Amino acid sequence: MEKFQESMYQLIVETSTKLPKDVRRAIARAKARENAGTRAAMALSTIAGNIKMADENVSPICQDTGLPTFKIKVPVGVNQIQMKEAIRQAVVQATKDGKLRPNSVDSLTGENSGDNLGVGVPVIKFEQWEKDYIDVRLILKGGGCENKNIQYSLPCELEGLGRAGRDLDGIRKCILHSVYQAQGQGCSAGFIGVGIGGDRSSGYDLAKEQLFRSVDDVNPNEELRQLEEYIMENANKLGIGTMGFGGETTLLGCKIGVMHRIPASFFVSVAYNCWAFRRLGVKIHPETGEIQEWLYQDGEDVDFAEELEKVEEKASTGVGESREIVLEAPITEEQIRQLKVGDVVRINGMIYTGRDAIHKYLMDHDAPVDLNGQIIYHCGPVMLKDKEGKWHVKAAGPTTSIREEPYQGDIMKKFGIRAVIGKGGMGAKTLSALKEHGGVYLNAIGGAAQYYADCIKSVEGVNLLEFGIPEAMWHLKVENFTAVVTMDSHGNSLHEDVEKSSLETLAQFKEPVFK
Ligand SMILES: O=C(O)C[C@H](O)C(=O)O
Ligand code: SF4
Repeated sequence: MEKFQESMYQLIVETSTKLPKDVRRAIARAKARENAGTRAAMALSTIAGNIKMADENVSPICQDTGLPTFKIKVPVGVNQIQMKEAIRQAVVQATKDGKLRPNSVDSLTGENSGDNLGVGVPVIKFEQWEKDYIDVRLILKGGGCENKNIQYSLPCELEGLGRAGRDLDGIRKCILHSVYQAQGQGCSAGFIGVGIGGDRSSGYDLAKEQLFRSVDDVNPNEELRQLEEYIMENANKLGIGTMGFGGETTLLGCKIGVMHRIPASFFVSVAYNCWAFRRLGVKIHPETGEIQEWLYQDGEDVDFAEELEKVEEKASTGVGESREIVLEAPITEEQIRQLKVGDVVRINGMIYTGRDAIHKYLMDHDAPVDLNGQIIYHCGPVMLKDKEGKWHVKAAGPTTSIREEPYQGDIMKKFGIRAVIGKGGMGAKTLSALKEHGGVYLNAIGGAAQYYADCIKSVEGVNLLEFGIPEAMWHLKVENFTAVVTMDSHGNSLHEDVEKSSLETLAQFKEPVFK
């Protein structure tokens, strides 16, 4: 097994930087369905270009490389203790090389271990089997989509859909609701794995297991095949679209599994995965540890080279008739008041990252820099320091903004911040603060971490690095950083509108379908 560690390193790098073929095809199909010039088409172009950039740079598709989870099947007699140690070493190396973001945080102290190791992390699960080779699968599922997982306990009442009973039709309602409740926040369009039955933990395990199925496979259980087909067709009518911008594709894949339950419990568990669906697998030789075969390699590949060209031209990423406005901080209130939902902004100059730890900190501390008129970017990047001590950005897409909802409005007012960039939108409290204070919310394309890293021309400084790399305040100088105004200073929110209209559509699926 002397090659096993190297094989695991390759598996990690490939999973983080190269989307599997079945996922690429699903994204290409979604792109083909959108009308040119819409916000959804623009977002999908950026996503496609980003996928190609990650291939070329051998860098993370998305900066959030998740909680690395390995599922391994071994012939009897293979030493699992040695394999575990080799995987841990491969994870440490991939982190050092900027292929994984240091993502392992002490839940009590908040301290980032810096190397992706921690109590129970990475997750490694073994199973024995009768075959003569080792099968290793890896999924890198980020936090934004993980937060959108949901578990239903039947019977229940669902917003828009009414009562969901303990039958196939109740299950149907739960799954439709799970897509609705995610809105754009898990970087839609997404893939869902559904587990029917079990208890709370085995139900979620079953749901996550479904994410290892190929996007194109057909469920051998006829009832579940019909349900998967129904969900794919109808969830895509919800109009949530890519990034929650509205549009034709909300769901890229739906895989459903079933297990027995106990009489009193009836769970439907849904694991939501973003478009940056990073899961791969390899067959490993049980003696040498060498890779014998890569999995998920069937069918046609989609290269997205043309998309990269378009994205690099930048000019063509505009949205139909929408206005394009160049912003450079410091920004005045008057400039902000001119911006309207739908405008495309291109940012030049300085932006400052700030996410969960920074927002909490700023509530009762002074800011480390003058934030008056400045732009805050909800982002936890992947950064590497060179030998001269200079920092380089390896991946830097937006993080889910709604987590900052309790703080955002107060912080903007306290420091005079004029714009925040993030993804997935924010709520009523922030919307009213934007109106009162004169601020905007700019939606960047979630997961497009290579695309945005390319817009960052230099790292000018960093504060509060003790919070860990993803949570520090990075001072970034950007050029042509593109985002869409989705909440303005006049009380308009695209997110509110899409949520409302998708709820109305959801209610149209109230009547029983599977009797
Ligand atoms: O932690 C991050 O960088 C992003 C996260 O995956 C998110 O979707 O919010
Ligand atoms: S930022 Fe979006 S694409 Fe990246 S892990 Fe989070 S949900 Fe997925």
